[in-house]
Amino acid sequence: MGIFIVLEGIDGAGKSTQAKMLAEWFEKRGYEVVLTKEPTDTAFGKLIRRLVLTGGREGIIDGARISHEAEALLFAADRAEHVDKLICPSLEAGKVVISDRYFYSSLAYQWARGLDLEWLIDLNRFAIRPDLAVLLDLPVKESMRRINRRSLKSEFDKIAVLQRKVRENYLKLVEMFPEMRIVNAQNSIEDIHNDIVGLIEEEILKKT
Ligand SMILES: Nc1ncnc2c1ncn2[C@@H]1O[C@H](COP(=O)(O)OP(=O)(O)O)[C@@H](O)[C@H]1O
Ligand SMILES: Cc1cn([C@H]2C[C@H](O)[C@@H](COP(=O)(O)OP(=O)(O)O)O2)c(=O)[nH]c1=O
Repeated sequence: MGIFIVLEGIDGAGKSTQAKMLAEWFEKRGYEVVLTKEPTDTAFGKLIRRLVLTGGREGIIDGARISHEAEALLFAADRAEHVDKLICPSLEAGKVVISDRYFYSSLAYQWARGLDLEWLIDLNRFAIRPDLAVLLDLPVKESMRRINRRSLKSEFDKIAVLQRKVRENYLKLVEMFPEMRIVNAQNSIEDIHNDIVGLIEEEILKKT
């Protein structure tokens, strides 16, 4: 079996930056790496982008055009295909899979939308647990500064409220899922990378 690592955090926390660096770190050490993300680039991911994320990241804030339940089901369907077609086969082939977002995103975001957490956990029961899920934790103010959204002040405030709720939810999830670990995402890109590598060495490589 391979190694399955997930990166989580609010928008702009540095997930994609760190996912790329981590993939290179493993590749340099001779591992075969699959770098992936959710929502995926498959037909389901495209549907999500069309129905849920219309208008970019802001689109999801201002009331999706579909119900929050339908939104949760679409993310779960995209994930089911992701697990079945890419994640499991890659792990079975002994590869390292690094995913930028996974079911913890559904718990943090769709819970923030008012859906029931237990229902969301049940809905995502098929999603195999990763060896490690790193939460890149960052104050919302800093993440918004990094993304530098060019939105109206009223929209900006609405986004910040949701992001704050999502951040709080992620921190609650860390108490519930033992595979989750927090990394302070306020540090430099290099320091964060070293923290993640430290966790991987401690939690995964030493045990295999
Ligand atoms: N540790 C960091 N310090 C300062 N800026 C960062 C850091 N990590 C990433 N960034 C920048 O912040 C922005 C968002 O990073 P990104 O990796 O795309 O976040 P995410 O994938 O979580 O949305 C990018 O412009 C990136 O270059
Ligand atoms: C995977 C996932 C993402 N999301 C949200 C988080 C982000 O705000 C948004 C899009 O993800 P994001 O990582 O921003 O993708 P991209 O940069 O390719 O558009 O979807 C959920 O609400 N639930 C989920 O299950």
